[in-house]
Amino acid sequence: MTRTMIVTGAASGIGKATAELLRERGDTVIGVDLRDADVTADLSTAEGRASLIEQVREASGGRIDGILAIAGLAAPIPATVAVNFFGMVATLEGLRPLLSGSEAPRAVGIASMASLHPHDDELVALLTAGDEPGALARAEVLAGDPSTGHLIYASTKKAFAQWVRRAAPGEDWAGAGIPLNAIAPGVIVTPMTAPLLETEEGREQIRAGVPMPLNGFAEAIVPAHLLAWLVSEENTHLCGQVIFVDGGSDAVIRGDSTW
Ligand SMILES: NC(=O)c1ccc[n+]([C@@H]2O[C@H](COP(=O)([O-])OP(=O)(O)OC[C@H]3O[C@@H](n4cnc5c(N)ncnc54)[C@H](O)[C@@H]3O)[C@@H](O)[C@H]2O)c1
Repeated sequence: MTRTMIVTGAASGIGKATAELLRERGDTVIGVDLRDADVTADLSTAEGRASLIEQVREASGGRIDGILAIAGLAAPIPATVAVNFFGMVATLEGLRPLLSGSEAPRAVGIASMASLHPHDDELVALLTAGDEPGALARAEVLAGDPSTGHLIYASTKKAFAQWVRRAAPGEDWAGAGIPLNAIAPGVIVTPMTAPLLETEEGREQIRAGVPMPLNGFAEAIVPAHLLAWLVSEENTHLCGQVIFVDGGSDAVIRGDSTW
């Protein structure tokens, strides 16, 4: 039976590569994005998130097999905070009931290698507490100081990784037979990272932190293959993981520690 997959961020980068891969494999894909998608919705607002759920319910007939929450951005504030954490969680939680008719329901979201970078504990706590106004206010403060602005993206990704680890074993996910996971990519070649990869100096800087030889960054199809497997019927047992796709840099940063 054809599986129906919901892919947010489907108009560009990792989401686009994943939607194309799933379609090639025979799945029906409902792509979601701000534009150029089957469903257009703005995940930075409560109204946009509610509209996403309603539109997907209509387009799918109320039954889906997989959720791939990929939409995200690195700037500006407040959209980064609103989409990377609240938009992603709302997509997963809001669409979860539509998985109940599936024989092999699956869900995955995107964190980042940046979850290991310096972050702001207060912002992470506000995010994981679900306090959107508080998190947006904290992000404004961090953005107003040139020495702390870079902590915001890392904080949204750390908070999302924590949310996945906490939610996955619970009744709504593992308890309902739905493996929930996240992937944490290193630098992937997409419009988001284009400015970083523009110069040889930038590319060299990225390669310097990555153990895999000549592999400081990967094409979007690489995380797409992992995402596609995580929502496949083959994945009957991998649940609650945040999997780094980063050429080995996570192993360098974390060593043998766990978190
Ligand atoms: N590219 C990387 O190196 C990298 C590394 C780690 C994690 N990520 C994560 O991967 C995901 C995809 O990033 P990408 O590199 O493919 O970027 P991208 O910019 O190519 O694609 C992101 C997509 O998300 C959509 N989006 C942004 N705001 C939205 C909103 N308010 N509502 C609905 N859709 C919205 C954009 O329109 C775009 O199509 C993001 O969550 C990003 O944080 C990327």
